[in-house]
Amino acid sequence: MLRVEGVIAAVFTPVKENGALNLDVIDRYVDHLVSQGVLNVFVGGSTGEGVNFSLAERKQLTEKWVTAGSGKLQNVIVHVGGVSIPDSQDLARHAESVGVQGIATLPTLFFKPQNADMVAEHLKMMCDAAPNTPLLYYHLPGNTDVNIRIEDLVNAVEKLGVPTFSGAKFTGSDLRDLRRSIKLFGDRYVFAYGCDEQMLCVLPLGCKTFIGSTYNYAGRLYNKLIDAYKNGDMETALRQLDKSQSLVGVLFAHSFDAGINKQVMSLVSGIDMGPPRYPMVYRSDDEMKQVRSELEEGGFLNGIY
Ligand SMILES: CC(=O)N[C@@H]([C@@H](O)[C@H](O)[C@H](O)CO)[C@@H](O)CC(=O)C(=O)O
Repeated sequence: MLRVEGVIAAVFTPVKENGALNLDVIDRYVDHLVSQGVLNVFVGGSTGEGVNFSLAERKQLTEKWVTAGSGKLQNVIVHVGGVSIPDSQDLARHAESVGVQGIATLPTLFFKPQNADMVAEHLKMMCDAAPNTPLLYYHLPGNTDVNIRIEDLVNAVEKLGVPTFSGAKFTGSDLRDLRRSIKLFGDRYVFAYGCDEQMLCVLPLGCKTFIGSTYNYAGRLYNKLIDAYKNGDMETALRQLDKSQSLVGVLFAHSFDAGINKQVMSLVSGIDMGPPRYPMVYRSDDEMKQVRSELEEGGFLNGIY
């Protein structure tokens, strides 16, 4: 059973200028997260460009996050999804063998499941490969075009029997589905919301767990938002949400993708994440100068969170 609340950083994958993994910076990366009160990571998801890396690289990455996070992080959750189930099972087995706290999978990305029963079947195969590791389904319909209602998925999973199933990372817009899932199954499973700039909209729905990219460099902003909400201080919570929306507004103004996000992480954290991989574009120095001045203007380089 995965018991995790608060923010989980969907971490970037640092590479060198030549594109090879840059595992050495991950120790500093962990300290950077911990200094913001971010104690959980989601490795190799969309922000981490997981599917852009080879199986060997994904395994090295998992091993590094587990060792670097030991004694510092609470949960290392690794995304193992992709196109082929045997490859994902291989990653899942490996992740379990090195002691991750959880794994997650997108639906199969080329031949896509048509209904909740098919997704449940996929999850069962992942459970067979890693029978002792909590498993999350990664719901990202905007990218995958697989739009299965999570309520239906949980029912299908319970009918089939997938003992490691632990919930879903919910990056969808159907908030009725999110609320119903929390209401019906929230005592047994985790439903982690994935739109950082909408965090305050789902706190009243009972959502307690959040996986996202901007927690990498603005963890304090969101931790303050959650605390304010818990203390009934809606004015502060809303102010924090406005800051989050201004922050992502800078990214949106520069054709948001995992590529520019990675470059913003390098700017804000001072840890070089290197370029994104094909097909994302490495933004020019001129564009990044502009991004830097917009972030400065918002106070996002000065820690005004
Ligand atoms: C589509 C996308 O990138 N979504 C992000 C958000 O954190 C997103 O970057 C943020 O809300 C800004 O829109 C996360 O849900 C992605 C994520 O958790 C992951 O990398 O797996």
